[in-house]
Amino acid sequence: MIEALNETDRTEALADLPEWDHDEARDAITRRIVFADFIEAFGFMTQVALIAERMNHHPEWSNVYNRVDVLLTTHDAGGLSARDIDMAQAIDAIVGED
Ligand SMILES: C[C@H](O)[C@H](O)[C@H]1CNC2=NC(N)=NC(=O)C2=N1
Repeated sequence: MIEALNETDRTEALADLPEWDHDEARDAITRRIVFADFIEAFGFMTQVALIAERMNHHPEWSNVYNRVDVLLTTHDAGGLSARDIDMAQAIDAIVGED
């Protein structure tokens, strides 16, 4: 069973993820990513989907045209876990590649 991060570890992890906001109500992190167009946005989602399947860890997200809103939390842990931090770093790496 995966555990939620304690406050010290969460604070440390969030400091390394400046593009992400902490949603305290859900103990989740969120990021809005705006792409040039729908194809870029959907291409990003396709890459993340493959990683999510590999990690068995799935984002909550929505897409409107060129915008993707991502929320990461670990349902099994009831809050943020190391898996969310790994996923956020993977997402940042994909976005940073363009
Ligand atoms: C049964 C399966 O392993 C679990 O439901 C996985 C799938 N993907 C998941 N994704 C997320 N974000 N949180 C989870 O707790 C989670 N659990």
